[in-house]
Amino acid sequence: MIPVLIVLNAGSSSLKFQVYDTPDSAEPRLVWKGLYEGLGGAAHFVVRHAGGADLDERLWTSGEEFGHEEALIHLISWLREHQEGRKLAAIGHRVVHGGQSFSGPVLVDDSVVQALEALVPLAPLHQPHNLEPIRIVRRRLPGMPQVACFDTAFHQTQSDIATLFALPREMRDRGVRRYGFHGLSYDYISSVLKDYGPRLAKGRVIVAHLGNGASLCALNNGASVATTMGFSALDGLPMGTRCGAVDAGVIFFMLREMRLSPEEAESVLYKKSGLLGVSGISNDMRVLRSKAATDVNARRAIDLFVYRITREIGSLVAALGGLDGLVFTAGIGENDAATRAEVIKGLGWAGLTLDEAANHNAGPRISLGSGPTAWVIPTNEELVIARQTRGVLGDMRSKLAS
Ligand SMILES: Nc1ncnc2c1ncn2[C@@H]1O[C@H](COP(=O)(O)OP(=O)(O)O)[C@@H](O)[C@H]1O
Ligand SMILES: CC(=O)OP(=O)(O)O
Ligand SMILES: [Mg+2]
Repeated sequence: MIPVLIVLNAGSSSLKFQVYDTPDSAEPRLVWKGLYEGLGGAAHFVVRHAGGADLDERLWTSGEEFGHEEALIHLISWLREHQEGRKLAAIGHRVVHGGQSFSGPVLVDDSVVQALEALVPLAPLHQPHNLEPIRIVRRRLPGMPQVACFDTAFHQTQSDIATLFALPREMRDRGVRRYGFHGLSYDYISSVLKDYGPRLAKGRVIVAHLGNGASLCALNNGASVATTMGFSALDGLPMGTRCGAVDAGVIFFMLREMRLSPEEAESVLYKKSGLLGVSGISNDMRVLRSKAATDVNARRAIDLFVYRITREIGSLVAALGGLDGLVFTAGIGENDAATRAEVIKGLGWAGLTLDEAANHNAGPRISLGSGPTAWVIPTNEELVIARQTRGVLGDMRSKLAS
């Protein structure tokens, strides 16, 4: 029997999964990947082979009760039907916030679940959904080893100063500090830089993770030295629906003058801002690009996004003391050539020159000349979760329950 592990990345209405063979100490090997979307409504399940070919699909009607729990039960039984010669040995989870306690991946037990629940207020858009499948598996498959892998952990290498807010000391003691996120993605990019050039792996590199959530990370010799997200996943760049950095005074104005409740203010900042809030149209870059030529608000949302990315890159170049490479990744970074071009055009002062043709073809190298290089590198957060899960558990064969 080949031991397999499932990697889960749970969102509010979706559950993304990947299934990996982990026969020995070699790199985990992707077998299937898929997702459930529309959970709680009309759910949809799709699964593909590692190479991308469709394998199976199913739709549920909105009348059927089909949420995260039903999705997980369905996935386990789907696996049993298709897993010939394989057996489920463990589950690895993406958990956005690891707080002060977790500096690396951890085997889940009662006390870990409790500690992770205490972090829900710091990542209200993500953490409750990340924890739900962990609880379901504990209830439905007791004894199944589960490993929590954190978006915050990769940033542990940052200096004390880089993580400090200029707030009273007792607040730091309560855990009010910059943590940083998207660490699973940055870990992956850091691990593959050597395949793109030795100067990158050892050098000063800024990674732009531009998806629905967006942040930048400054890497020196592959380790995180600074990042744009802070205490929560709200800080830094504008995102699909999140505001990014705003003056804290705005929040008092919302509470006092606009008389919003804390929950209403939170909902504005997390769910109604960013590309969606500025454009009034959509959080999706594809939609905004299709309207940008004719709709002034779509154009402004994109312009602000690009302007903030370019400015924050300048800040991270200062934190690094120079720049050897810039990497674009995640949904927008990997697919939107126009955003990459606009950002690079704003960075001529840093010595970057766009290679238009290469950018059109998604690189991987999209810069010309002998200055810093720019790249498109697809991220793979799930592979990092698979690596970390196996790293925590050791020999996977011993995890196969009889
Ligand atoms: N072909 C594309 N062109 C431009 N933007 C795209 C394209 N595909 C995806 N995107 C953008 O990427 C976003 C999703 O990014 P992704 O990294 O998958 O986010 P998440 O993992 O947070 O759901 C979409 O909301 C959209 O803005
Ligand atoms: C931390 C974070 O913002 O994650 P996502 O991009 O998946 O929303
Ligand atoms: Mg993402």
